[in-house]
Amino acid sequence: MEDINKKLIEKREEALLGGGQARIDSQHKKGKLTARERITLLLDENSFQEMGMFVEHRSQDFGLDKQKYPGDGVVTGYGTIHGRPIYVFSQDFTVLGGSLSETYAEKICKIMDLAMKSQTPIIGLNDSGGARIQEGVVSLAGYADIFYRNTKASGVIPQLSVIMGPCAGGAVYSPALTDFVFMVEDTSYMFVTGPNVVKTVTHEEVTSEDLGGAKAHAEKSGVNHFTSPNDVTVLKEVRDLMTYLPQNWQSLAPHKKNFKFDSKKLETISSILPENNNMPYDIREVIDQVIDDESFREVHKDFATNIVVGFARIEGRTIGVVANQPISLAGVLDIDSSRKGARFVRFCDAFNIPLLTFEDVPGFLPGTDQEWNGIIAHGAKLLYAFSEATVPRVTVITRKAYGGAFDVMNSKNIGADFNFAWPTAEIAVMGAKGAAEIIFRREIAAAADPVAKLTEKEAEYAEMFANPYRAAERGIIDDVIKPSETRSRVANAFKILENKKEELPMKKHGNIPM
Ligand SMILES: CCC(=O)SCCNC(=O)CCNC(=O)[C@H](O)C(C)(C)COP(=O)(O)OP(=O)(O)OC[C@H]1O[C@@H](n2cnc3c(N)ncnc32)[C@H](O)[C@@H]1OP(=O)(O)O
Repeated sequence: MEDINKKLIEKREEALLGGGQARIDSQHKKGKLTARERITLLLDENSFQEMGMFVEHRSQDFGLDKQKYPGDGVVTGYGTIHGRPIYVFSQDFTVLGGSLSETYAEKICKIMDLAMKSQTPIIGLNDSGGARIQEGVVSLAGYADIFYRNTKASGVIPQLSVIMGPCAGGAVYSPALTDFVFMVEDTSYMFVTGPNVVKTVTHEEVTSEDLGGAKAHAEKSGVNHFTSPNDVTVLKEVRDLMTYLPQNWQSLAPHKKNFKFDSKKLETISSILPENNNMPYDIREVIDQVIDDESFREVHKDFATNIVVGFARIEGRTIGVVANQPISLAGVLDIDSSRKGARFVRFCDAFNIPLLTFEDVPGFLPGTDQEWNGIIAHGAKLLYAFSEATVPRVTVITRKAYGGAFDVMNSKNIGADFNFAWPTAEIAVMGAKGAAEIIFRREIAAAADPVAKLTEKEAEYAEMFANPYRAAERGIIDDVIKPSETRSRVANAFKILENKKEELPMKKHGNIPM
């Protein structure tokens, strides 16, 4: 028995070394942790249960028969985060550059299948040179097996991807199919084709970092939802985000009973809006004054900054916040902000997270760039996402709610449950000046002093519509509330909506504008 146990211990020790000490040292030199070190930080202490530690690849080609490593470049298993079960895979760059073989894909698929059967979230830690080149098409088929499962799992269990090294070629599509992508500054990158191919095809010279680093994907493409400075921080942030999410589509996010709210905030909330309604303010200040203290976790912080989305808590319960941001492009809706908002709304609705919308929107961004790149279809995405959402939905209009953008931003007529407006709200087809220029065009042109006439007509229109009462008279909003009443009204609304049940019409699936 002793010998048998000794053999097991030796085999385990060999597996724990991955691609060997030299490659582990090289990984550390790059500022990166190993696959197993990452799992240790991600999960609760001693909770990891590994599966497939002795799996080896079956390939004989290009000398691979002489390069076998137990585990074959990916560590898979399950454990807990804050006591809640989670499946995890962690790609091991020390083994053949973390490249994906047939058996490696089988290991990932095995835990994806278990995660689905047990309705438990899955987190992938990515650090890989992509398809194992020596294995050819079986590796590509392995990727397809994973993508297929990612798609099937979408909306059933939360799927998170953490990019902690290279992620290139077709490999990018697994993270892209998951709900949230985290990236580490300087050490991670994602691209469909690398700088060399880019140079050959388009003659552009670009570094890996500029092409597909954390910053590029956080600011330009929107592929990256969260950026962290290093491996340790990113894993802490993943653990934190998990506290806002449910285990699956049929459960609720954990209730944090010991929440805090500093009631002094109720006194300062009214002073956030500037006196001049054309001046900007930071909507995040409003959000912070309504939600539980320090509970806001902004998603996509550096992408499409004219809309703010993120998770928060009200009285300890997770909510999703969607808010126009007046300090960026005056909070206008454009292609990227519509895409960003729509994707977030879809996530929240899929996972039973109530939605709170703060609205201050002057309309859609005009211009050929927007029209030719499809603002119509992209704006429709946000409209569709809100319209189809059956979770509790509350809107607070703080200031402007103009035109089609008013409809899109979780209006009552597209199914919001409670819509409140601050007394500063202006709910109208457009701003007073633009409106006066159109409807009083002839009168203004015929006036002795057209400028004075425009000012007069602008004031007339503003008096009639630059307030929330017209909408309140028609029931298009449910109440006009003081800013200091916002938290209690919103909290009460979510409480009364706790058992909300709304069924969508029977269908195979809708056809969301893509
Ligand atoms: C689904 C379709 C796809 O995935 S298509 C994409 C296929 N993959 C690629 O084209 C990337 C190929 N790899 C690379 O360009 C580099 O290895 C990258 C990822 C940039 C990392 O560079 P660097 O940090 O310098 O490491 P390295 O090149 O020394 O690699 C470490 C060891 O790993 C190996 N490796 C790497 N990638 C693969 C791969 N795809 N298939 C098989 N082996 C791979 C390298 O050969 C190297 O091995 P060794 O340490 O020299 O024995």
